[in-house]
Amino acid sequence: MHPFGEFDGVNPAARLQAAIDLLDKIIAAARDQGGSADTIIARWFGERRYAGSKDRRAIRALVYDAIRMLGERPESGRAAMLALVRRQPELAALFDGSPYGPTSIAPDEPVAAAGVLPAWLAEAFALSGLDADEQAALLERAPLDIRVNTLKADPAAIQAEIPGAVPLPCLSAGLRVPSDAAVEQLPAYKEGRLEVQDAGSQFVSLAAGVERGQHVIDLCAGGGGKTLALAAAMANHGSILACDIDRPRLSRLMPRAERAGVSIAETRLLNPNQEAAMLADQAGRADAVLIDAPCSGTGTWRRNPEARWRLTPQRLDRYVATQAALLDIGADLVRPGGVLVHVVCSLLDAEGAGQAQAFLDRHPGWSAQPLSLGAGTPHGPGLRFTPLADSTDGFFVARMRRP
Ligand SMILES: C[S@@+](CC[C@H](N)C(=O)[O-])C[C@H]1O[C@@H](n2cnc3c(N)ncnc32)[C@H](O)[C@@H]1O
Repeated sequence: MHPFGEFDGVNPAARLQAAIDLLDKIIAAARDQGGSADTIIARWFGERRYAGSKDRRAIRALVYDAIRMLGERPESGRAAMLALVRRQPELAALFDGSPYGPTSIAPDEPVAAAGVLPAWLAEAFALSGLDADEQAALLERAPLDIRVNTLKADPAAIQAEIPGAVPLPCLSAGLRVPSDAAVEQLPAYKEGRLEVQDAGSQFVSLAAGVERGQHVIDLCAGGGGKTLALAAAMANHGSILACDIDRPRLSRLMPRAERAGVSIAETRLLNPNQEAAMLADQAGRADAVLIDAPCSGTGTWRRNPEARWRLTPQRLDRYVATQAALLDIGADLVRPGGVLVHVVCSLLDAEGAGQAQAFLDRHPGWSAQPLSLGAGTPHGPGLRFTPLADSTDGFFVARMRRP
């Protein structure tokens, strides 16, 4: 007998215990720099094919409700779930010791403390000008946004294909679609007429201000989400050199480019600490260099709320140092009069406005260009997007011009 199959929709105590077990795994992974909550949940269900769709949805909701309400990494899945019980008291009755269910609650059991942020980040958030409302908005559920690939499709036509899709303000190719739209199953997705891309990512790609015919370097291209947006902005004319140090990620780029009808991108896998040498042929050549830098991801907690349990002061310091090094490497690739675009999906000034300002201080003659995208708030030498103010993931972008 297994705990879920015949209980689909019926055994809430077994679901609760399953959520506790999953939380234990997610907590351990956050501590040991293991996989994301999404990956752990997907793998767990992959091994339990008997779990029905209602079970999956209910267990997932319990896990994420608990993660969202806990700023600090909890001691255990059970302590996390007991915190959720305080907010959803009806769950208490399910701690009944039934087969597959959690044992009953002892009076002195540890209960994780509710909160938004880990305590060590509170000051950095305050110094970055993020009040309690901004912080709370970082943990709301993210909407589902798409970018219509204007190389292949007309936004109005795609809107007509997806019931409930609405245009995103100030993004001519952006649509917000119902969160259950299953866009990846649509022919339009399979045929490369749309990409799943948060509005914030779309805005920062536009902030690069690239034009047809230019030579662009996307230094941290990953799987190419922004490379494809840049190619669309360039109407597939010019050239984009997409680089990364992560082979599996970068290897996803060319198949995506092909699907999207992008023919101007080529990839270059870099070795860590040899980036400048491996890009020596590009020195002073690029009209624009985009650095979508590795960062703490504080702006994407809506999607990975457990990421705040993973971050440590040491990791944050490492991100800041890597970003500074990448900016300096990128600067050497920009032609005189060209631009260097610094992007992070973080709201911490150490990674965003402070990092861009430090670059400007190190590179006399370079200047921040004003950005006017109809969204975002000017912040230091760039623009900041937040879930609260802009209904996007949190981003910082600065566009800096070489003299
Ligand atoms: C924020 S992600 C990029 C996301 C991507 N631009 C997109 O839109 O899908 C940051 C990327 O930087 C890469 N990275 C980290 N260190 C790097 C380095 N030294 N040189 C180049 N890329 C690096 C990571 O592998 C990761 O793919």
